[in-house]
Amino acid sequence: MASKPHIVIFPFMAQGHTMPLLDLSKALSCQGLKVTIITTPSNSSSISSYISRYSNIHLKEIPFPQVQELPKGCENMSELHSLDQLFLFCNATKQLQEPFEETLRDMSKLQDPPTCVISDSFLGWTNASCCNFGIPRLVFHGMGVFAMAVRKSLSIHQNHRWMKSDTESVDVKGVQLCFALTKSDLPNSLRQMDTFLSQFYVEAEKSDLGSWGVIVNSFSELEKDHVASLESLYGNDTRAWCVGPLFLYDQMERASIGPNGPNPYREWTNWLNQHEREKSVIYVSFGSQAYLSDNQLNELAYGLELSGKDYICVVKSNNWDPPRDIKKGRELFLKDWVDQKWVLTHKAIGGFLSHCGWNSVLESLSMGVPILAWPMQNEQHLSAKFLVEEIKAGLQLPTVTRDGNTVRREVIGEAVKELMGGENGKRVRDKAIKIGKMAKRAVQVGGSSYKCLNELIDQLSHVSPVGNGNGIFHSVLATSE
Ligand SMILES: O=c1ccn([C@@H]2O[C@H](COP(=O)(O)OP(=O)(O)O[C@H]3O[C@H](CO)[C@@H](O)[C@H](O)[C@H]3O)[C@@H](O)[C@H]2O)c(=O)[nH]1
Repeated sequence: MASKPHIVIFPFMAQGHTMPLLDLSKALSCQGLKVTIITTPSNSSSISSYISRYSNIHLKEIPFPQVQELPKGCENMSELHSLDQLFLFCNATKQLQEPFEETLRDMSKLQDPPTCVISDSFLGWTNASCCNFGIPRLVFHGMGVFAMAVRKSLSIHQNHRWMKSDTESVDVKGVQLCFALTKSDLPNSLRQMDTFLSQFYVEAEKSDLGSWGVIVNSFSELEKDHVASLESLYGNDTRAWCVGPLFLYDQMERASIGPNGPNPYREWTNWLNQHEREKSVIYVSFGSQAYLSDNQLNELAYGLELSGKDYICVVKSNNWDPPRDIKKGRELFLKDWVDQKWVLTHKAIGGFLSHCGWNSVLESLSMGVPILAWPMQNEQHLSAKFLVEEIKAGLQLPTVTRDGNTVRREVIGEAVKELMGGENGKRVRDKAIKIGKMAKRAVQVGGSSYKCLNELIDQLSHVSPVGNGNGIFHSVLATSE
């Protein structure tokens, strides 16, 4: 008889990777499933407060290895001194394999042993652990289907490898493109294959291919043409489960808690509340990892001023302050963590100047807010192209290059004006509003992502973990017919 699955979730320790998996945990728990999240001690308190209302979500801590070259006590990417330490950090996470397997062994003795593991693509070694234990692993990538399909195709076929020019079009086998992609649109990890970090990604990609399925934080209406491409690149009938936008499950919960829940209102809410005109403010933020030089921040501040629009700008640089001659009254600069999802729901917000991290793209579109794309690193150039050229829900900030040249204030000013008040801005806003409606429908009962999540649960309900006496168990995957 089918039983309720017990899902183990193992997020990578970085904001943009962890949050969607916590939202997925909540969504699974709302369907009556038991979820165990594995994390390290210093990440556990913020996770535990995020899931505190859910009695069937449990936390298991495993110790993070001490690595001398990393900042003392560092267990999260946000604690790195610079992205140059990223490889050391990623590499350190491989040492979590032993405690992870010990935890699986302990859990195998439970009455309800784990049915499957959902782990981040950066934790590629979890696939080998899952194979040893006979549990299916589902891999989670923080990015969208299109970016994932391009990455996957190029890492399999290597078509870009011998291209000399950055401006030449790349042939991306197995992925339908309605615009030209050049080598300069590709993530550095694909462009420079000989770094330690690229090698780390290559290893993770290999394990990725052996996964039983892929969890995708997107919804089929948004990326439908690319879902089949991604699945065929994985091969072996691997399914891409589009269950997003995952944050909307949490947003619905927050809305249902209402005024008696934790109060999200802060300084910025009061500031936004003073703006009675709808869609009159642009929100500016570059996620949790991007770094802008002081010179670029100055250009940004002057550019926003030149635009003549009101703006709320989140700056992750403790040493930078806005230039003194910026006129007061139209701006709000913030250095603290801002609850971005709430900012984007405010009726005064009419645009988002964003680095196009996938979470930001999804959050903005789901709220019907068009994006001015300023991609910086990772797969962000791919997502920006998809956003601007394919789904046409954003505009590209001109003169942005992969090497991070300084974008001048006049360029920023003009582009912000166009997004907020120009003809092109209106066109992409209308599209964003349409997509926002589709996104919300997707996660509601009967919507595409909701159905997909339930099909996944149904399939997992037919996994039968069987202990073999050594604390090791074998799962039998059967189809649900
Ligand atoms: O002040 C802030 C800043 C960020 N956020 C949230 O933090 C997340 C940021 O995620 P994202 O927009 O994806 O940016 P990054 O943090 O840069 O994300 C990394 O992870 C993403 C998912 O894998 C990739 O798409 C990006 O390229 C990679 O840089 C979002 O949920 C934001 O709402 C806040 O709430 N407040």
